[in-house]
Parts: sequence; C-alpha cells; structure tokens
Amino acid sequence: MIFCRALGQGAFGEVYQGLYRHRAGDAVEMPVAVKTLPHLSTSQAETDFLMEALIMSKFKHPNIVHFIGVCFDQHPRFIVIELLAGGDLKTFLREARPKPDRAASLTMKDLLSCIVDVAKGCKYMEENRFIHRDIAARNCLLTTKGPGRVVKIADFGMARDIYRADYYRKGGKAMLPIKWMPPEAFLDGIFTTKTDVWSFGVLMWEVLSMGYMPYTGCANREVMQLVTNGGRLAPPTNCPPQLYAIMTQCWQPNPEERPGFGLILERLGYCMQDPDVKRAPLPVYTKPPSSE
Ligand SMILES: CN1CCN(c2ccc(C(=O)Nc3n[nH]c4c3C=[N+](C(=O)[C@H](O)c3ccccc3)C4)cc2)CC1
Repeated sequence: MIFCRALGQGAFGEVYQGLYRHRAGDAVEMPVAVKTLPHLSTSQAETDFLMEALIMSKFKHPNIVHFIGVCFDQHPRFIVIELLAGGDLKTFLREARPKPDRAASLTMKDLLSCIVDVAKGCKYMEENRFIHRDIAARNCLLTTKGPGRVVKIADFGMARDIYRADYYRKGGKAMLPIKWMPPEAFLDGIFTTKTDVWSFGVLMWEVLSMGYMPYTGCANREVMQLVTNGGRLAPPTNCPPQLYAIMTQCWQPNPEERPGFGLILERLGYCMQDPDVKRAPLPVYTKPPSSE
C-alpha cells in the first residue's frame, strides 16, 4: 500500500488516495481510497472503525461504495475502499450551479440520474433489511464529476453507531441529522426503512436545489417544531411538480404511507421519460441587479 495524497478530512481521520496491489509482486496497481484511524484513537474508536468496515464489507452493489480490505496489524490502522474520484454529491452540486460567466453545466437529466443512482442503492439496502439512517447528499460520492458519473452511498457511520447501541454517545442530539429525519425518528427514536425514505426525499430536495441546506436558516429545534406541525420543505426553484410530488410522498407523517424504494424508482422512471420534466430548466443563477 502506498499513500499518495490526502483526499479530505473524514469524520474519523484522514482519507488518502493510495495505490493497492493485490499481491506483493503484482505489476497491476489499483488506485484506492484509504481511510485511516488517527494514532491516538481510543479502543472504542477502533471498534467503531472496524464495525463500519464490517458493515460496508457486507454490501455488493454498484451504488454502494465497495469495500476492499482492512489493515489492522500496524499503525495507522486503515480501511481500503474503492476510490470515487469525483468527491461528494453536495459539493459537486454547489460547484455545478450556473454562474453568470458559465451556463449550467448540468441538465435536469443529470440531476435525475444522480437521484436514481441513490434510489437504487437504497432499494438494495431495503431488500437487505438494512437501515442506513443518514441518507444525505454529503454522504454520497461520485465516480467522476464528468458525464457518465455514478453516485454511490458511501458513509455508514450512523448505522454503525446503532450496532454500538449507545446512539447518544456523541453528546446527545447535537450529532443527529435532524433536518433529514422524520418525526417518529427524532421524537420517539423509531427507525425503519421508511426513515431512509424520508431522508431520501430530503436528498431529492438537495439535488434539485443544487446543494442548498434544507430549511435554510432554521435551527434544528425549529425544524422539529415545523415538521411535527406538518410543515415541509417548499419545492426548489423550477422543480417539476412530478418530482416534488415524490418528495411529499416520502414526507408523509405516517411511515406506512410512504412509498418503498421500488415504487419510488418506478415513479422516477416515469419522470425520466416525461418530456416536461426532462426539458425543465435548472435553477437559474439570478444575476445581481445591474448597478447603473
Ligand atoms: C476538485 N475536487 C476536490 C474534491 N475531490 C475529492 C474529494 C474527496 C474524495 C474522496 O474522499 N473519495 C473517496 N473515494 N472513496 C472513499 C472516499 C471517501 N470515503 C469515505 O469513506 C469518507 O469517509 C467519505 C464518505 C462519504 C463522503 C465523503 C467522505 C471512501 C475524492 C475526490 C475531487 C476533486
């Protein structure tokens, strides 16, 4: 294993780009991501780190980041993961917003394709009775920023903490993704696959708003208040009504009335074929009013 360069600051430690050779003598080297555990980690942190790797190793799906291996016999401990060179989905969307000097680089079709990729990963997890608990644009990675990009679900930290059953270990509510959670989750701690459906609806909103923070400007407790009283995110600018309809179905107060990911994928399929949806313009960058 050779570490080349740092890719980003993970919640745990550093994520590096590295080269992985399956056997010592192999000529072929595969670029990978290497997630390290800081030296001074507690044994708890080590267990967490290993648990996340264990969870990832169970999945085999094109829209879930592929786990390659762990190295725990020396420091730093590290996990070897498929390299996704495009970075995370939220950053990608924000960087792709149309600017005055640059026309929109993405079409509605591109946004829909990202949404469908995540839905496929979620359907696979639903079929395997796995609840992710933190579906959000920040936790999804892209193979590349360019055309032909594939989006993969890439962070299992929230789901891992449940295995450790002390969910509030990290300083209580502050660590909960409240803006991506349904009422039954933040009020009663009830998590089912329908929790991920609600979060997926918020991810759809993130994608179609090209990376805005949901409930912009609201604090978590204001969001809990609003959502508990039936308030919901408004449609992003230019969002086709067919897509907003899917989001609102994901945000039904009663979990049983939320669609499963199979049905969501079907409805997204119709949207992909609908000419009105495909030709819908993206949120336009509104030029600041001219100074004269
Ligand atoms: C100009 N741009 C600047 C940003 N740049 C990047 C920025 C970050 C990455 C990156 O972290 N790629 C990763 N590949 N595989 C894994 C990754 C992270 N993993 C993890 O497990 C991380 O914990 C994780 C998980 C979900 C989301 C983020 C980080 C596994 C790649 C390119 C592209 C070019």
